[in-house]
Amino acid sequence: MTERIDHTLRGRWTTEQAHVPPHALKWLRARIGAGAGAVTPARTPAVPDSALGDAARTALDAVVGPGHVRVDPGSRLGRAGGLSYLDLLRQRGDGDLAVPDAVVLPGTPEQVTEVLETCVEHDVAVVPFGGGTSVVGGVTALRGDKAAVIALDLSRLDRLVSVDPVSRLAVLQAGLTAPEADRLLAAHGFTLGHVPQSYERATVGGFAATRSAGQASSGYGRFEDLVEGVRLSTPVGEWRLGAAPASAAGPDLKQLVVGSEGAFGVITEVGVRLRPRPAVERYEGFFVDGWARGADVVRDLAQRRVLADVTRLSDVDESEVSLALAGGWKTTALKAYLGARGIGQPCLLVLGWHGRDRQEVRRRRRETLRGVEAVRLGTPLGEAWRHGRFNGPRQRDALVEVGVCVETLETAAHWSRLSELRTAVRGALVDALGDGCLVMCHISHAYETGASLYFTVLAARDADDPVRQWQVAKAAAGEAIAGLGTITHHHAVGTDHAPYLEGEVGALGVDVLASVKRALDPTGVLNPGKLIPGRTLAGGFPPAGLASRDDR
Ligand SMILES: Cc1cc2nc3c(=O)[nH]c(=O)nc-3n(C[C@H](O)[C@H](O)[C@H](O)COP(=O)(O)OP(=O)(O)OC[C@H]3O[C@@H](n4cnc5c(N)ncnc54)[C@H](O)[C@@H]3O)c2cc1C
Repeated sequence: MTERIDHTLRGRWTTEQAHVPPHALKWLRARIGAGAGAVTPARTPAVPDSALGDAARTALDAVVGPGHVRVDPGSRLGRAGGLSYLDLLRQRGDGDLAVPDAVVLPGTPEQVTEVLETCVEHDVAVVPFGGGTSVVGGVTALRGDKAAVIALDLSRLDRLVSVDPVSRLAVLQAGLTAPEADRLLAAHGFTLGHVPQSYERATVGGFAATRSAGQASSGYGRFEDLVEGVRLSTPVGEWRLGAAPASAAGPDLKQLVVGSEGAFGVITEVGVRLRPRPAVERYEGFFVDGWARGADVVRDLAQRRVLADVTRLSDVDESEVSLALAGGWKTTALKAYLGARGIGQPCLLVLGWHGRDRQEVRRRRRETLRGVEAVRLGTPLGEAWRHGRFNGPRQRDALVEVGVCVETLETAAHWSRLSELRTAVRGALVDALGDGCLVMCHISHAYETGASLYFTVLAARDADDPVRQWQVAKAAAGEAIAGLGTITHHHAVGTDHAPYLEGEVGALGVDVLASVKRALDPTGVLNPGKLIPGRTLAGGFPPAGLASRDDR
């Protein structure tokens, strides 16, 4: 049975700017030699018959009600994996696509707990599915050693449960997307301030489950900084955490749930810290001379504690591409101008401040810019960045269609090793993909002790084995990162980073995670193959099959 994937089943990027403009394609063709047009047309992936048994289906139906257990091929394909480049290839027919046996849509937290109990009883694996924007295999429908696997679609958990304006807190249900959450909070004068590039589609539960970081995280904090409490459904019952703003009652167990990627339980509600909606936002563009100088500027801002809410430094390649793709900017004239101002290696620095009024923004801007040596291009460049900041995901699908290998990866390190890390990852990617590829990098999350590095890779797609082409490049980057930085600053572990986790947290760290999983999910129904690397530990965990990424 085959059916074309209908992305509307799980939301889509808005269609605005979804195409790659002809001037950008021409530029890309000249730069990396891809996008010439002749590429293998997408093939519709096969949808196997559902392995969900009648008894399990009837029991799930009884929990969530009629129409909320779906086994039609379109619904199942619509939740078959996330949005990594490899996911996009699989959805086009390259490589094996793991399709869930059913999609189950609970309407309340209580139903989520009942669904988990039912799945334990009927030997069914459960993949929590928020916006499905995982780029690390987090929602790949692996069944482990179970008889079947369902995608647990949380989109019906879409309520603002409560607002406490005095404490600046709200409780949001996990299936709310970021725009929906912001719209509901705006009615009370608040915002989350969480703006990842996947803003349009990703959900509150997904943010908490992956320790997400947004573009304004320098000002508002990473998502784990915004989490005041969580409500978690597990196969052994419900767990609520977060009774007070701070506590010395042992280790912070809430942080065990934040980042647990659906492997410990299903987050049904999140208590979030709120900020008043800013009345004024100001974005400006600057150029600094060279990456090393730019990184020094950002470090100084972080260590003086005067970072703008959005602080983003692009390397020379990314700056060039941003300008080339933005059109309107006369890049040759701009380069000449910057050269005359002593900027031979232009690196774009975008700074954005939010505040309750102009005076506040003006004061913060002054504090940030004190002593910063940069050429100021003003608000048009900053606003151009803001206007186009969600275009990447929309255009990525279009680039894949014209034969481009396009993917991102991210890491973070302490300031003293950041440049070494950037050089190592860049070198590994170029070695793996060939000189023609384009590797761009930016810092978008800065801390007093270090920063994240976010790489975007564009290369001509290997027509024979595009899946292996990227796997080889990703493995090379992973090796370059080992010992210098983290395997992931905000994309999480999923299946793709699981093999690297032990290298980062140690064998003992993996044992601790496995013990927590054993306590909360003794039969291993929750998100097989994610977060915890597959290896058999004393005590029999993980169950056979969890270890195998191909065991579907
Ligand atoms: C184009 C693009 C840009 C991106 N930009 C950013 C960015 O700027 N910053 C960033 O942090 N990330 C980014 N991401 C990655 C992704 O959007 C984040 O990981 C996001 O937090 C995932 O949210 P989601 O609702 O889509 O979760 P999903 O993709 O549905 O799930 C992610 C993981 O969390 C689990 N999960 C989901 N919901 C729950 C729940 N309620 N309870 C328990 N487990 C759950 C899933 O099983 C899975 O393991 C980007 C992704 C794309 C495709």
